[in-house]
This record gives sequence, C-alpha cells and structure tokens, in this order.
Amino acid sequence: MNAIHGDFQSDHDAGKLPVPNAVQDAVRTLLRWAGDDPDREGLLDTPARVGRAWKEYCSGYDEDPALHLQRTFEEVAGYDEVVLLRDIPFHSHCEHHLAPIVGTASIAYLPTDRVVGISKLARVLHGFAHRLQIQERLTAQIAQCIWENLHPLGVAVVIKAQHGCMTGRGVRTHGVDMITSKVLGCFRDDPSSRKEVLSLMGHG
Ligand SMILES: Nc1nc2c(ncn2[C@@H]2O[C@H](COP(=O)(O)OP(=O)(O)OP(=O)(O)O)[C@@H](O)[C@H]2O)c(=O)[nH]1
Ligand SMILES: [Zn+2]
Repeated sequence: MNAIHGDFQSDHDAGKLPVPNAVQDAVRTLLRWAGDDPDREGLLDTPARVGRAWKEYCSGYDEDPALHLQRTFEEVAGYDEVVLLRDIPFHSHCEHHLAPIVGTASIAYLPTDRVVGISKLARVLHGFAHRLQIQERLTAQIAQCIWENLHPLGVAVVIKAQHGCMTGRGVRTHGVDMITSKVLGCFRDDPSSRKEVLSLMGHG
C-alpha cells in the first residue's frame, strides 16, 4: 500500500526503519512552513523520526484486522450472555488535520456458538485506529468487522474520545468528549438488549 519508493539518505540510525528522502523533504518543508529552521541542530534528525513515527501511527494500513478474529473457541457450555471489553484505551489520528484522537472504546458481542480470545477485540480496535480516521467510521468498522467474522447475535461498540484538532487549534475547546455508537443485530433490534449492553458499558 505504501507508494513511496526512491532514494534513502545514508542512515545514521542503523537498525531503524529507513525513511525515504521524499518523506524527509516533506517534513523539512513543513518545519520551514511552521516557521522554524530544519537545519538547526535540534531538528536535524526530526524528519527521519517523524517519518518513522507516522509509519507507527498508521501501522493499521499494513494489517487486516479481520485476521485477528479467525481463531475462535467453542463457547463454554451454558454461557449465553454478553461478552464485553470495557474502556479500552486507544489513540488514532483524524483524517482532517492529522491531529491525535485519544479515548476509550467499549466493545461487546453476544456470541452464538463460538467465542474469540478477548485480546482480539482490542487488536481489532487498534488495527482500525492506527489509520487516519473519523470517529464515526472507526466505530462502524469495528462493529462491522466483528459482525462479519464472528457471526454473533449482536454487536455493540461505543467510543468516547477527545480530538486534538478541537483542543490544540481551531475552536480550542478542552474537556469535550465525542461519543459514537454502533449497534447491530439484537442490540439494534431489541430495545431491552440494547439497554442492557449500554448499561454494562456504563452508558445506560
Ligand atoms: N464528525 C466528525 N468530525 C470530525 C472528526 N474529527 C475532526 N472533525 C471535524 O472535522 C471538521 C472539519 O471542518 P472544516 O471546516 O473542513 O475544517 P476547519 O476549518 O479546520 O474546521 P475547525 O476545526 O472548525 O477550525 C471540524 O469541524 C472538526 O472538528 C470526527 O472524527 N468526526
Ligand atoms: Zn481533526
């Protein structure tokens, strides 16, 4: 998916991911545009660091989150209730300003006959979060991925996050949470199931 190839400067960060000159030049241009001097000592390694940091922030492009849901276990006999992972911390970046989105996600599903290792729900979250996002799409992608791969009776995803583009710039408004939810299956169709899962999530 990465379309940038080409020259690499000699790398004095041996062992680290090399960053193409085109990427480093873009960061230097941005530093100049911001009003600083990319040739001053403190900024000399910054373009390569920023290139590597963005590869890490956007590591989700190199993975298919659905793969985390391929290994399932037979449901423990007699358990036919909601499975919920609550308040999982995550970070992402908004596609409008490339500013940080920091928050928590709660992910629940009502299994049929198979359950997934619980860490995998967090892995799906991070796989989609480590891309450029808007919160609504992030919420919907997680729910859809679980719906299509686990075939549960219901899925509910609630995300609460703060957007750096609202705090550090623009409207400069701090302490405001954006809350989004996506419910599918019984959590969408049955009001009492929805009420129960949202209440378990702390959003009752
Ligand atoms: N719905 C939604 N909006 C977002 C998200 N992240 C950032 N935004 C908003 O995206 C909008 C982009 O609006 P524009 O008017 O194109 O950009 P802007 O001039 O930088 O807007 P301001 O942030 O109001 O200064 C802003 O209102 C942001 O608050 C998100 O995840 N979901
Ligand atoms: Zn933004």
